[in-house]
Amino acid sequence: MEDILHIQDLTVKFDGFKAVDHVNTAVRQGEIHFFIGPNGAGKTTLLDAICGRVKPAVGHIIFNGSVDLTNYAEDQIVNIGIGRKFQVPSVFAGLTVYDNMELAAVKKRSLTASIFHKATQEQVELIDHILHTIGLDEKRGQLSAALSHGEKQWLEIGMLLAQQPRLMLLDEPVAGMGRRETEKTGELLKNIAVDCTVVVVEHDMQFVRDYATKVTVLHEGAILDEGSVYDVQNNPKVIDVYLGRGGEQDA
Ligand SMILES: Nc1ncnc2c1ncn2[C@@H]1O[C@H](COP(=O)(O)OP(=O)(O)OP(=O)(O)O)[C@@H](O)[C@H]1O
Repeated sequence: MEDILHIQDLTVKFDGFKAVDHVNTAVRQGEIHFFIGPNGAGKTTLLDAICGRVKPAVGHIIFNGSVDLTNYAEDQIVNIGIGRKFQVPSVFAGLTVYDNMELAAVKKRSLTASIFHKATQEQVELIDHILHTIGLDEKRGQLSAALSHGEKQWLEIGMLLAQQPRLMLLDEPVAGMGRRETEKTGELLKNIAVDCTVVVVEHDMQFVRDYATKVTVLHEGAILDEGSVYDVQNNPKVIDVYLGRGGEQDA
C-alpha cells in the first residue's frame, strides 16, 4: 500500500513553544493509524496542522504524493479530500438524521446554499448507503437531539463520509462511550478504512489494541516510538512516559 500522507519535519509553535517538534512520519493508505501519548503531547495540534486549522512554523504535509497541505486553507483541505471530526459532536440537533446527512452531502460553499439544494438521486443513494454503514438507517426520521451520545458520533462520522473523503481525522471518537458503543465504532472504522484511510487520536488503550494497524507515540511534541501496537506497548520508554502512568485513562 502507498503512503497517503507524508509528514516532513513538521513543527508547530505557539508563542515560541513547540507543540509539535520536528515530526517525521507517514500514514499508509487503508490503515487505521493511531496517535497516542500523554496530555499535551501534541496529538490534537498535529491533526490541526493536517486539516489546516493551524499553520506550521516549519515542515511540509504531503497528501497523495504531491499536494502540500501547508499551502492550503482549512476549507480547501476539505475539498482536497480530508475530513476532520472534533471531539464534541457538531450535528444539528433540531434536524433529523436524514436532514443532517443531506446537508453534509450537498454541502456547497455556505450553509445557506446547502439548505436550498436538495440531494440528487446519486446523493440520495450515497446517503442511504452511509446510513446503513453507520447503523442509523432506522433512525433516519428521528431528530438528532434524541440520539444517544454514540449515535451522534456515528452520525457525524456519516456526515464526513457524505463528502467522500480519502482521509478521515478523528479526535477521541470513543470518549464517553460504553464498551458496546466503542466496539461498534471500531467495527465502523474497519469498514470505513476499506476506502478511506483513518487517523485517530485516542487515549482508550483497549480501543487502540483492538483496532490500530499502526501506532505513533508522541511525547512533548516529538515521536517517541512508532510501529505495531505490540511493539509500542512493550517499549520501556512508552511505558515510562505514558502507559505505566495510567495516562491512557484520562481522556
Ligand atoms: N492554541 C494554542 N495556544 C497555545 N498553546 C496551545 C494551543 N493549542 C495547544 N497548545 C499547547 O500545545 C501543547 C500540545 O497540545 P495538544 O492539545 O496538541 O496536546 P494533546 O496531545 O492533544 O493533549 P490531550 O491528550 O490532552 O488532548 C500543550 O502544551 C497545549 O497547552
